[in-house]
Amino acid sequence: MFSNVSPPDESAKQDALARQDRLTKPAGALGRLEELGVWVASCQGVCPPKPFTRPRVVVFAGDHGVAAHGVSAYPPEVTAQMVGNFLAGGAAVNVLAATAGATVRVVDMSVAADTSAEVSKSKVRSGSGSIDREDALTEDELTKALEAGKAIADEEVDAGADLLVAGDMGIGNTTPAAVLVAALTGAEPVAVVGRGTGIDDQTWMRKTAAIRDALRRARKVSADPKQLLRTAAGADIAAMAAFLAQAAIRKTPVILDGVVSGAAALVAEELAPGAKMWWVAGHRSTEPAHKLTLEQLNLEPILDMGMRLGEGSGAVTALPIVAMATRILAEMATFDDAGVSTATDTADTTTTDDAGVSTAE
Ligand SMILES: Cc1cc2ncn([C@H]3O[C@H](COP(=O)(O)O)[C@@H](O)[C@H]3O)c2cc1C
Ligand SMILES: O=C(O)c1cccnc1
Repeated sequence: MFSNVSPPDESAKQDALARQDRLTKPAGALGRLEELGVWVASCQGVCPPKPFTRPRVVVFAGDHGVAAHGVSAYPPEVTAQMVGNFLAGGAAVNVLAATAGATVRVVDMSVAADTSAEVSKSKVRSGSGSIDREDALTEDELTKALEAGKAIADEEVDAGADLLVAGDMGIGNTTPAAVLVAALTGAEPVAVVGRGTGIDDQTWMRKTAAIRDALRRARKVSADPKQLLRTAAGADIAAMAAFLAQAAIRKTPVILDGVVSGAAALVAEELAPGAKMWWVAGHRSTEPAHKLTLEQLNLEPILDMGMRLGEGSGAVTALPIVAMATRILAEMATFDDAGVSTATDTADTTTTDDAGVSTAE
């Protein structure tokens, strides 16, 4: 289903590294901005890199049966209500995206209510199974969800998207995210359970038990990424994993978001090994499972702002930094262009005294 992932372009990377050293700044002085610019150039296969023209967020919405068993601070109907809010432009990710120059699309993969025809074209079912006691999806539903995620990535890239973000919306979805992370990192339920939407201690205990029960089922299939999604994810997270894998196959850079996007990314890296070369981590969410995810993927988050929302919000908040890194590498003057002396020129303007210590003139 997924073809091989090619790595980002090595010669563009080498050109970018060399260009960073010719820009009018002390070598390395822009720190991680330099590294991000090099990454963008290598993803684009060209140096100088081009500023992003169509950064695109796709929010994958879906309900989770486990939400009926007291694992969230909010009721499941919020999922469908928030789909309306995304369409109206009132959600956090809409505002952040508008500020950062990105656009937002929402897709209903498995919301437990009817949504408009515009967003429900790829809908697989009404709410995924309650993973603590049953499979999230049937084989057929899994295939449909994976095909949809892949097709959505293709559609977006074909429509000109030059940077992608996968956002999540689904009450209860930090429970399957935690289960996926535990299944793929070997962590215990208490190490992955988080406060999600802000749950109290009673809810935390129920959530931890639900994660434990789901993990008992998930561990049996953890070596098979598709079966893991079918057993313990849901149509939304399965589609997100396929989207992230296909973005890499289509050589399109991705900014990852928080724990749900991260859990999907962990599975996507199994579906399409090497996909992570096309991703950067936008932020580190406060969810404990997200820290484990970033360690496993060996990704250093750009931001660490105490965010815990999902929707793609953390990724979009990091987008201006990635855009700045790109334009720095593309638009800064070189020492040659600006007639600024380079570090090696200082040898001409220093003298050495008897003790051999350099002094400035
Ligand atoms: C109004 C509202 C907007 C949201 N936007 C994202 N989430 C986030 O919180 C939920 C996951 O947390 P848990 O597993 O604790 O339910 C998901 O819907 C996720 O997208 C929201 C949650 C709420 C309540
Ligand atoms: O890290 C996330 O993406 C997250 C955290 C809490 C609730 N929803 C999403």
